[in-house]
Amino acid sequence: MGSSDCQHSGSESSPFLSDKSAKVFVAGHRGLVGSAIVRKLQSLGFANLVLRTHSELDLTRQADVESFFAAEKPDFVILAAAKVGGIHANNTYPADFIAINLQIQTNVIDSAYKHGVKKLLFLGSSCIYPKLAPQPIPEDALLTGPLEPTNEWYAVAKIAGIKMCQGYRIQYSWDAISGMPTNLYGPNDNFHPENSHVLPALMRRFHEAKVNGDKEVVVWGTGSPLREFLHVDDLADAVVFMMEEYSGLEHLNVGSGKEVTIKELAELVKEVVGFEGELVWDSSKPDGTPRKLMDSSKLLGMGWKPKVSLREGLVDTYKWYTANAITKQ
Ligand SMILES: NC(=O)C1=CN([C@@H]2O[C@H](COP(=O)(O)OP(=O)(O)OC[C@H]3O[C@@H](n4cnc5c(N)ncnc54)[C@H](OP(=O)(O)O)[C@@H]3O)[C@@H](O)[C@H]2O)C=CC1
Ligand SMILES: C[C@H]1O[C@H](OP(=O)(O)OP(=O)(O)OC[C@H]2O[C@@H](n3cnc4c(=O)[nH]c(N)nc43)[C@H](O)[C@@H]2O)[C@@H](O)[C@@H](O)C1=O
Repeated sequence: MGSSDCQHSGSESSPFLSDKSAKVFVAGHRGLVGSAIVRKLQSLGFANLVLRTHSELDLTRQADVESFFAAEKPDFVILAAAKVGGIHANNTYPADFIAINLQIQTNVIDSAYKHGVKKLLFLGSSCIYPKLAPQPIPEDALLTGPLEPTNEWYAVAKIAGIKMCQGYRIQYSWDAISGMPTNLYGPNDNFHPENSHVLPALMRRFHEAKVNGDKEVVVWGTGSPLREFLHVDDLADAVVFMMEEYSGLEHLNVGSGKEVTIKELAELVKEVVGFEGELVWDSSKPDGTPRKLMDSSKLLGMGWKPKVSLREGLVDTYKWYTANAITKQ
């Protein structure tokens, strides 16, 4: 189907919260972010969620994605499916991070437009910004300098996703928006020992050390990088807020506004888990970007605000981890 044959009204914006029977496709619904969005939508009374596991629908397969949209015709799409990982995974599998993410987002965004979806929200990441961006990082720092080398392939794919949403809005007046979350954590995170992000990696390592009676736990890098963490339930809240309130060309930052050093984070996770041994720093591992605190004042100015403190969020996540001791690859 050519873009001119699309089944789209061309209207600028459609209310989201007023029709709880609308069909909402949450792509990636079993992941950290997708599962939190599903919990949030269900709590609001959305009764017609369209969900597919990776094995039911591989979003890298263009023909399958087209057939899915043609058959299901969702009203709204929230794109939380992606190839995701921490600093080691990004650094080790650059081909996967650029190719899979470009394929998923290109297929989903283009098919959603062609099959009459009223509004789509694309999720990027704070790694889209230059390694040495001004802090806190405003949205207009995008494409003003070189990227952090450990995740530039992922970042380039995410920047392409923002630009694709902007291109479809400009050319077709289609309501595609982008949110850029900071580092996230919470239930259903990936706790893989090497491929995960720092917070779940440390939670698992401290937990296993406590259970095994180990005296030391290794933490990567120097401990000096600063990171901003947001509980995934706050992000899910922001996603629903943006679906309802925002229809603009520019992507929006979504952060907690609070940053900690990796050393402070490690001490806090250690305390929440109850590990009593020592930390050992492995400086052969990369630190990544020195600091990435986002300026989320645009979203805050519209009325959204985060609710979960890092300590509360860690306690909640550790409860979930111990009750659901699972590991994702
Ligand atoms: N986690 C974080 O700290 C941050 C995440 N984000 C963004 O949020 C979004 C979601 O991330 P997050 O929830 O953490 O990631 P997860 O890895 O937890 O979840 C990703 C989901 O996407 C699915 N998926 C991956 N590949 C495919 C595919 N080819 N076809 C169908 N489904 C697929 C996965 O299924 P399966 O596991 O079966 O492959 C999984 O359910 C991403 O866009 C990410 O960039 C942004 C900033 C920070
Ligand atoms: C969300 C974001 O996530 C990634 O960027 P990152 O913020 O650098 O992610 P990270 O959580 O993996 O590391 C944060 C810091 O923590 C240190 N660190 C210590 N000990 C462990 C550890 O055990 N595991 C990990 N992963 N890091 C550790 C680590 O050395 C680094 O200094 C991007 O690739 C990109 O995908 C992206 O967008």
